[in-house]
Amino acid sequence: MWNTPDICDDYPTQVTPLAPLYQNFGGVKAFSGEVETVKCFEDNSRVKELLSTPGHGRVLVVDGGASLRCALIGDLIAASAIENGWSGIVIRGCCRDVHELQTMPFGVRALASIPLKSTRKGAGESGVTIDMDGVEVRPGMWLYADETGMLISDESLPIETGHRD
Ligand SMILES: O=C([O-])CC(=O)C(=O)O
Repeated sequence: MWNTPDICDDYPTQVTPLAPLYQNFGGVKAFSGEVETVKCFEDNSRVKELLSTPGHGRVLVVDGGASLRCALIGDLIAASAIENGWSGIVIRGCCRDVHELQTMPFGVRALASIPLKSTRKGAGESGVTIDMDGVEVRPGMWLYADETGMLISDESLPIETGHRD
């Protein structure tokens, strides 16, 4: 069974850990996939839009500016992401509907949870290079998340992955 410490040991020059600032809110503890990105601030228009298009197993990495004032996803957007085949989401910001997210077959990492939802006025960009707490993340990179932490790699690594309970 794969795990992030073994990946670090086996591919030390290919992976970079994300800062250990994120909590697990989803129903799957380990997930991986090709990265898509969103940069936004207290407006989840791009997040909702992207997660309602085919995910093909990808992970959406969102630089929400570390805002702790509102949530960029809840159970409805997560349900749409699952329906569209996304593997998970990593949010430099907050989520909500934690009770529901915990039961869903979806990877969710966020800084924190908060009951208030964000606005949706069309702000934000997708498919851009983002800075996740000092680590540059670009669309097409690969993300591996498990109980220990998260890794970013330029390319898909030759390991057996997928959701892990
Ligand atoms: O709709 C939103 O902006 C966030 C939310 O609560 C959900 O996804 O269920």
